[in-house]
Amino acid sequence: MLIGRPAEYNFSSPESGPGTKEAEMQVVSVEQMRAIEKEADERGVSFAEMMERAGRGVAEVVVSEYGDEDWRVVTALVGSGNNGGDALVALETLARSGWTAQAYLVRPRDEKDPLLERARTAGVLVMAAAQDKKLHGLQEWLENSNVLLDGVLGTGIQLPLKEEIAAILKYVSEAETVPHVVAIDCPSGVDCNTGEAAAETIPAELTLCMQAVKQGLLRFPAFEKVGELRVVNLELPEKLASLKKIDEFMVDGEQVAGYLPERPMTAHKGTFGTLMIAAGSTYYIGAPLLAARGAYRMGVGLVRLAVAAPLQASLAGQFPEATWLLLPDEMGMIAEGGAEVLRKNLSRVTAFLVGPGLGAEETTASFIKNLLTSAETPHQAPSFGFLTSQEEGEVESGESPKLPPLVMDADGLRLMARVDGWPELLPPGSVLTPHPGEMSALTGLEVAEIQANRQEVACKFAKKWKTTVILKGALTVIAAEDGRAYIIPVASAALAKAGSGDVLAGIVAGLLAQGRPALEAAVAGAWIHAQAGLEAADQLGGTAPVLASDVIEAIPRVLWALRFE
Ligand SMILES: NC(=O)C1=CN([C@@H]2O[C@H](COP(=O)(O)OP(=O)(O)OC[C@H]3O[C@@H](n4cnc5c(N)ncnc54)[C@H](O)[C@@H]3O)[C@@H](O)[C@H]2O)[C@H](O)CC1
Ligand SMILES: [K+]
Repeated sequence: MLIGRPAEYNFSSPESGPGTKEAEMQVVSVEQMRAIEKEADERGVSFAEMMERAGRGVAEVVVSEYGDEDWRVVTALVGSGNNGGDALVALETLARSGWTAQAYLVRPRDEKDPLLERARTAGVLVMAAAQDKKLHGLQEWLENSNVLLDGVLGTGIQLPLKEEIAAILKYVSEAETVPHVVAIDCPSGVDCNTGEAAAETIPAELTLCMQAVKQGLLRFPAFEKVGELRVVNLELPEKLASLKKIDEFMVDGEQVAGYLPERPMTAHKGTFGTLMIAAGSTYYIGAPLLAARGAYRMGVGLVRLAVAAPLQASLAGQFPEATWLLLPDEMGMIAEGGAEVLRKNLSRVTAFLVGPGLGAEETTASFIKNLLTSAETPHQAPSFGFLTSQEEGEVESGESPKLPPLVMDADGLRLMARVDGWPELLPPGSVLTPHPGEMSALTGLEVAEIQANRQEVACKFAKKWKTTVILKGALTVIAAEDGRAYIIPVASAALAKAGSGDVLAGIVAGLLAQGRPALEAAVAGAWIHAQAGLEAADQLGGTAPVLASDVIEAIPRVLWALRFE
C-alpha cells in the first residue's frame, strides 16, 4: 500500500470486538504513560493484564501483516524489563498459532520468570546472549526468521546504552539479512521523551506503540528510526482521568477520512462552497494557480481568483476552471484599493485564502491592513471593471460584510504581522499556515527557538491568538485554539520545494470552503498534503523530481485511498 495509514489494533478479548477504536491517537510523555498505567491498575486492569494485552496485540499485528509470507518464523530480542515481557507474551501467542517463535535474551531474565516459563511451554525456543558470545546463534536466527520483534528496551531506558546491549543492536543494524523489524513500543535505544536515539538503534519497519504514541518518537532523530507508527489499543477504561488530560494527538488516515466532506448525488456546485483566493504578484505568478488547483482537487465547487489585473491575462489560458476578480495593482502587485473590491465581492464566498505569492510592497501591505480592518480605503473610485465582474449579488457600496473564515498564508502572514492587533481582526474559524520564518515574524521569537519547541510554541500562540495554526516543517504541527496539538507523522524531502506551501494553503482553504471547521480542515489538509507528497515521490521514483504540481496530481489517489481502503 502506498499510503502509510497508521491504524490502531485491538487485542481480541471477550469484552471488546475488533473495530473498537479511540477516536484520536494520543501522544504521551513517559510520565503520562506511567500515570495512565497506574490509574488503569487501580481501576482493575492490572499491570500483568496490560502486558498480556500488549503482547497479544503485537502478535495480532504480526499475523495480519506477515502471516501470509512463505515461512512464519519470528525472533524476538528480549530485554530484562516489561518491554521484554511484552515480547515474550507475543512470542507465546505466535507459537500457539503455529509460528516458529524464538526468544533471544539480550539481558538475563529471572529463571523463574513465569512469562519465560509460559513461552517455553508453548514451544518458544530460548537462547541467551550470555551463551552466544560470538553472536553466531543470533546470526542464524536472523537468517531463518521473517520477523524480528525488538523488545529490548521501552520507556524504562536511560541513555547511554550499556555496552553489551549496544553491541547486539549494532550487530543487527549492520547485518546483511534482517527480517521485517517490528519495534515494541519504540525502537530500543530511543528516548521516548526527548527523541534522542543511540546510533546502534535498529531502524524499524513498523513501531507498535502500546496504548499511546510516546512523544519522543515524533521528534528527531528518533523519528528516523520508527518506520510506520501504529497503536495497540490496550482497552483501558475510557473514563481514566489521566487519559482525558491528554491534549496531544497523532493524525492518522482514519481520523482524516472522517473529516472529508460528503459528496451527495444531488449536489450542485453551490453545495461545495466558493473559495476566494487573493494571491500572486508579478514576482510569483504561479502561486494562485497552485493554490486554486489544490483547492479544486479537494472538491470545492467554485474557485474565484482575485489577482492583480495584469496577471490575469497570462493565467487565464492555463486555468479554464477558475473565475476571476481583477484587483487594482501597482506594477502587478495587488494595491491597497484591492481590499474594497474584495469586500464587495464576498457575499457568497464560504472561505477566503489570502497570501501566496503576494510579495512585500508597501501598497500590498496596505491592502492586507485594509482587508483586516473594516476601515474603508481612501476613496478613489476603482477603475472600470473592478467592481462588476460577477453575477453573485455584490454588496452595496458602503457595506462592509464580515470576512468569511480565512486562511492566511506566506507573504500575507508577514504583512499581517505588521498590523496592530491583528489577532482580534481575524474572522472566527480562521487558519494560519506559517513556516518557522513566518512564525518568527508573527511571534517575534527566533527561528531556532521555535524549532526547538515546535509544539509548545504553536500551541501557546494558537491559544493566545484564538485561531488554528499550522506550523509547517518536519513534523508539521496543527495547534487548535484551545491548545490541543495534532502532529502529522510524515517528514519528506518531497515537500521541500517552491510552491508546496501554496498547494497546502489551497487544500486547507478548499476544505474550509466546503464547510469543514477550521481544526478539521487544518488537520485533514496537512495530512493529505503530506501523503500526496509521499505518493508523488513514490510515483516519480524519488523526492528530488517532485514538483508542487505533482503533489496536486497525487491528491486524487490519496483521497481515493481514504475513502476506499
Ligand atoms: N508498565 C506497564 O504496566 C506496562 C508496560 N508495558 C511495556 O513496558 C515497557 C516499560 O517497561 P520497563 O520495565 O519500565 O522498562 P524497559 O522494559 O524499557 O527496560 C527496563 C530495563 O532496561 C534496563 N535499562 C535501562 N536503560 C538501559 C540502558 N541504557 N542500557 C541497558 N539497559 C538499560 C533497566 O535497568 C531495566 O532493567 C513499555 O515500554 C512497554 O513496552 C506494557 O506495554 C504494558 C503495560
Ligand atoms: K522496544
